[in-house]
Amino acid sequence: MPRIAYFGPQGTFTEQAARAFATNGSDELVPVATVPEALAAVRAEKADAACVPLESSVQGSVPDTMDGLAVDEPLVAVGEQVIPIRFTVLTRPGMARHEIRTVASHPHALGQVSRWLAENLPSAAPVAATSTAAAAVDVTEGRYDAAVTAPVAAEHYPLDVLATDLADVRDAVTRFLLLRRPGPVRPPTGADRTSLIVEPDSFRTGSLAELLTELAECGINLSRIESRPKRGRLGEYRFYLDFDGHIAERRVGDALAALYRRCREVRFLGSYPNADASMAVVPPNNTDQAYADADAWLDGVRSGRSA
Ligand SMILES: O=C(O)C(=O)Cc1ccccc1
Repeated sequence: MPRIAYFGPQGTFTEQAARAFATNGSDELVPVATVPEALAAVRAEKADAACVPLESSVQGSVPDTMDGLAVDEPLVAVGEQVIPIRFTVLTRPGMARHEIRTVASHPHALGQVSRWLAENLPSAAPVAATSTAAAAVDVTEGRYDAAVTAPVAAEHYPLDVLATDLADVRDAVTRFLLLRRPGPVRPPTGADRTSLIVEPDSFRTGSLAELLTELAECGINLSRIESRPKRGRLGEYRFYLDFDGHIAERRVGDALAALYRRCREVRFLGSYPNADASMAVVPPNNTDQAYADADAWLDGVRSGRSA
């Protein structure tokens, strides 16, 4: 039975994403306490896959996921889910609004309802918890008075519902990845995304521009670029790239090979169907056919059949 470790405990938004990934009725969803534990479970072959949050449209990247993907044994994404995010506030049973002194949640959740908290629970101190559902556990066990959670947490924990459907930013979404140990890459769907981490071989003038130019010349549309410090020294960064396309395509293969020649390290994070099923737009001179025609012409010139 395939096991999917997810950033839990029960009732997180990540569980919702893991359920969306678990199309196979026999998948077993296993909650773990932190993102690093979810990744470690897959690396240690205690789980077949890990479901973790990657980025929020409001709060940006999830640092634990970004850093956990860059080090240790490589993992590759085989799918993504983009989930709309609305929050519920749960309190200890019977607690009146004016008695609430502490409100716990994942920092991304607290950041996404800060206006609501300031207006509705002005005397409650926000407290960071490992996840939204970990905050619900904290409230259930009496450590804090209220928790900002996913709607589904109300079904798992014996708490009162103070408010539902909250979001300072309407239409907020979070993107989740399903990660596995590397294996043969699944064939392209035409609506694929490829993710990479690259470390330029030097940080001289123009080195990032050169990498981006390689992508542009291969007709590749970048959908995200982000840098994270390497932690050891200021001034040294890894770049996280997402772009439209699949490693099986010639233009993508050529771009990856060009980055490999220019970088200290290229870590392939997967080619997988994008969540909105939007088909890649491939410039006419970067189709597989265009490359095949050029190869045939070059062979002809080299062999003296044509000039
Ligand atoms: O804590 C959770 O429920 C998570 O899955 C992480 C998260 C937190 C806030 C918004 C989206 C995801």
